[in-house]
Amino acid sequence: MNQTIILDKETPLLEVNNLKTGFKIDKEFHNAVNGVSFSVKKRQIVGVVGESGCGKSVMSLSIMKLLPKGIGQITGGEIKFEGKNLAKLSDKEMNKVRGKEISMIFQEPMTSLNPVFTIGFQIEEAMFNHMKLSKAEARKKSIALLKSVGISRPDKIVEEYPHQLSGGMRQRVMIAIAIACQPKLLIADEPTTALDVTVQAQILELLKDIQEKNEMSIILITHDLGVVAETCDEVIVMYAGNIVERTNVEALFYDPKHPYTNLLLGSIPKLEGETDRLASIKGIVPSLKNMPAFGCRFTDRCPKAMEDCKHITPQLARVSDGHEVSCLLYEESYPIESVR
Ligand SMILES: Nc1ncnc2c1ncn2[C@@H]1O[C@H](COP(=O)(O)OP(=O)(O)OP(=O)(O)O)[C@@H](O)[C@H]1O
Repeated sequence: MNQTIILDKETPLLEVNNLKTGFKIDKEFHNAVNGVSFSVKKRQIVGVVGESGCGKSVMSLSIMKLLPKGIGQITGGEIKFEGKNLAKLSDKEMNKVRGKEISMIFQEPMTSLNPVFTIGFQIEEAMFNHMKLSKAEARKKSIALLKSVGISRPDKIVEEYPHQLSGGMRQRVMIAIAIACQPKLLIADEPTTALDVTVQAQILELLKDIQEKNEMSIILITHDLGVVAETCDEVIVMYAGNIVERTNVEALFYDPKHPYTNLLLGSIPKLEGETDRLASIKGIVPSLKNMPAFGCRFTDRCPKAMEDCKHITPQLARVSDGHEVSCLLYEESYPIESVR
């Protein structure tokens, strides 16, 4: 039965509940996303930060249901988009959502664009998947789209191939493809990392413009806390497959709680002219096979770790309105004040 779900203002566009995604390694499943819950409201930009290997990309590939077949699998939880649980959709049903309702852009557009097809062909292909248009209408629309993402001489560029464009222009093309069908949610996985600083700023500005114009929501995955400060409304901090802190941007920078968040913020280079890209924190994110089965996964690297952290698994809990932390130091039932 076809059900129409009407969203009221408060209903999140996306609601992820206890999502678990695992990879089969030596015949066993290991969770790269380990019970993650968060929501994205309409028109909201939610940043996802954390070091390499924390599960940011696996989480977004799970939402898109683009996990490598036979290797990666959603093993639990819900991904409710406009009330519909994407985790339960068939490939065929998901094809109607992908590109139309939810789109994704990746770090390196050269690997996402097909080198043997023209830019116009690739934008129009995205449109033909979801819209009924004549070739002439699609061409007109792709020229307009290229113009809207700030590409000059769009009528010439539609005839060109990806290798003829600069990195910044290719990323603009990727954005044009992603927004061709006016999706409600865009997932941008490190969209500016491969670009130089000036172009990065232009692309972020463009994303913000489009987000406002199209009333779109964005999940922005980034290593760059400067990008978060400039762009996001809310932030999720991930560590080893878990959300360790979730808050608004102001609180992330002015009132961070989790020791991991504090270290990430402390690792922003202070020299003028440097970017805010994360520098290293002592130690490494455990690999999937070496994930501790109990306790906080950050214990080994945490400057505030206590004996109990090895044994008691912390839960994401509210510390103030809209601010949640997963750390024993902030669990009300845990009898400690002085080390916070
Ligand atoms: N295809 C795969 N097979 C097995 N393990 C994988 C696969 N893809 C990712 N992983 C593992 O899942 C974990 C999370 O990886 P993920 O790529 O989501 O991290 P990330 O936070 O996005 O890092 P980065 O910023 O480097 O992209 C890592 O331990 C990674 O090795």
